[in-house]
Amino acid sequence: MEGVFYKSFLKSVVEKEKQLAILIDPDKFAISETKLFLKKIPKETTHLFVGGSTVANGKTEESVKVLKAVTKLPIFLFPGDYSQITSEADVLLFLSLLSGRNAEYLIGQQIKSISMLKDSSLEVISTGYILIDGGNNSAVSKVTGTEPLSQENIELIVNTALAGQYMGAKFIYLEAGSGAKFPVNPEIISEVKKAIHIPLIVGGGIKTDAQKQAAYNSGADMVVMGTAFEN
Ligand SMILES: CC(C)=CCC/C(C)=C/CC/C(C)=C/CC/C(C)=C/COP(=O)(O)OP(=O)(O)O
Ligand SMILES: O=P(O)(O)OC[C@@H](O)CO
Ligand SMILES: [Mg+2]
Repeated sequence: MEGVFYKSFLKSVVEKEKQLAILIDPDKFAISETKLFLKKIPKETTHLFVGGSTVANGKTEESVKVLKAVTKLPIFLFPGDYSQITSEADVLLFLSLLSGRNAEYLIGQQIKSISMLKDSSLEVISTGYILIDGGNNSAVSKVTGTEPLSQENIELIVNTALAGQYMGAKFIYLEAGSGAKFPVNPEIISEVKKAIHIPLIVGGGIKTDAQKQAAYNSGADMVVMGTAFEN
């Protein structure tokens, strides 16, 4: 069963309306400056993502509550672990780290999250999460103890994305890591986009308008920007 947020995303893909998510890391987010922050982000922003590779307990819920009170933008949880789940958000990106071989991030965290999801109205969207080398040691790599896929190995990246799709993922997320030196290469985006039939999210190291446009032009349906809008 597809929920309203996923349906609306699919509609935007059909209508070729590119989506822009701004990532809020609750640990770095100044709650007292929420309104200022929302003024500062691009007016074409379509979604807010909230999450971090590690977040202090309760900070996610606190941030989401404040955001909900002042914006109508849909709020998607993008959690580094199950403790970041809160029913105050709209959607949970149910990530599985397909690039790695750490069972904890393939299925362990997901099982631990179930008790928190039973009574929640969150729309849960299965997301194949693929970490790609962005030129520096990313927080995701450190936290999960996994290596990113090399940007040279396009076939492996495409096959990983397709395996995710066959396993039932509703999104593929190509991630170069927060604060990556270089984002996912346009050629990789375009090869993955050609292979899959589910929406494609791309993030990590995208700081300029040109990089964002390059990602869209090569087939990203959504771009995620975080560091560029952090203080
Ligand atoms: C579905 C559930 C319950 C959990 C998912 C658990 C998985 C598989 C997580 C994937 C691996 C992971 C640690 C993702 C974190 C994604 C994220 C929000 C990255 C942003 O990292 P920052 O914390 O901003 O990094 P910096 O500190 O470098 O800025
Ligand atoms: O912080 P940046 O580099 O924009 O990365 C965003 C996001 O894809 C990280 O998980
Ligand atoms: Mg960050």
